[in-house]
Amino acid sequence: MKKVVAMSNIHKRYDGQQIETHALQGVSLEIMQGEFVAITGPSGCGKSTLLSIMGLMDSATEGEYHIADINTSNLKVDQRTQIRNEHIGYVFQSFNLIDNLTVFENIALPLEHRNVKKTQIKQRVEEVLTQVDMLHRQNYRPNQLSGGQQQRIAIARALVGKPDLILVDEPTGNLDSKNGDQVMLLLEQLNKAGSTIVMVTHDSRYSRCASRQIQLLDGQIVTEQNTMQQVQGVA
Ligand SMILES: Nc1ncnc2c1ncn2[C@@H]1O[C@H](COP(=O)(O)OP(=O)(O)OP(=O)(O)O)[C@@H](O)[C@H]1O
Repeated sequence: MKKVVAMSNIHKRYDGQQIETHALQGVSLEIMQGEFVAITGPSGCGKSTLLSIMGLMDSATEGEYHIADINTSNLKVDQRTQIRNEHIGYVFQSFNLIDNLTVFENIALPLEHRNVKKTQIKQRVEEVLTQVDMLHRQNYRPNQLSGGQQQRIAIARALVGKPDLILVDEPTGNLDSKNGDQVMLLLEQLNKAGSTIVMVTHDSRYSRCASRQIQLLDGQIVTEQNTMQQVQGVA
C-alpha cells in the first residue's frame, strides 16, 4: 500500500500581538492509501490547523511533511499550488461552490486549470456526477439546490481530478441529520471505491464511520483507534 501522508514532528506556532499560540506540538502521522481517517477533539485543539497543513494551504513552523512521497518542506509557492491541484481534493463545511457557474462548470474548473481537453472534461465530469447521483442537475446553479445536494456537488468537484487525498472539513456542519447521513454514506461509498479520506468532525456519530479515529488535545495526538463497526442509521 502506498503511503499518502507522512508527517514527522509537525509544529505550528501562530504569532499574535502579545501571545504566541502553539497550535500543533509535535504531530507525527502516517496515512496509507485507502484509509478513512477522522480527526476529532475539542474546539481549539488544532484540527483545522492540521488539515490546512495537510492540504498545503498553510505551512508548518517545524517538522517534515511528505504527500505521495513528495517532500513539501522547501517548495516554492507555485510548486505548492501545483501539488495541491494535482494531489488533493477539498470538501468544506460551507460547500464553497461558485454561484454564477452551473453544477457542471463548478466541477469542470479544477480540470480546466490543468488544461485537460474539453471532451475529456465532459466525460470525467459526467462520471463523477453519476457517482454522486447528481447527473440530472448538471445545468442547475448551486443556489437552486438543497444543502445536501450542494455538498454532493462539492464532493464531486473534490473527486474530479482523481486526487491521492480528499480532505473534508465538517462536511455535515451545515446540514440537517437526513442530509448529513446521506453525505456520510456517500463518503463511505467513495472510500470503499478506493478514495483516501481525512475528515475533521465534531460529531462522534460520524467519526465512527471512519476506519481510524485520531483524537487531538492541545495540539497533540492523544489517542488513535481503529473503528470497524458501522453506525446504526448511517451505514
Ligand atoms: N490564524 C491564526 N492566528 C492565530 N491563532 C490561530 C490562527 N488559527 C488558529 N489559531 C489558534 O490555534 C489554535 C488551534 O486552532 P484550530 O482552528 O486549528 O482549532 P480547531 O480544533 O479546528 O477548532 P474548532 O473545532 O473550534 O474549529 C487555537 O488556539 C486558535 O485560536
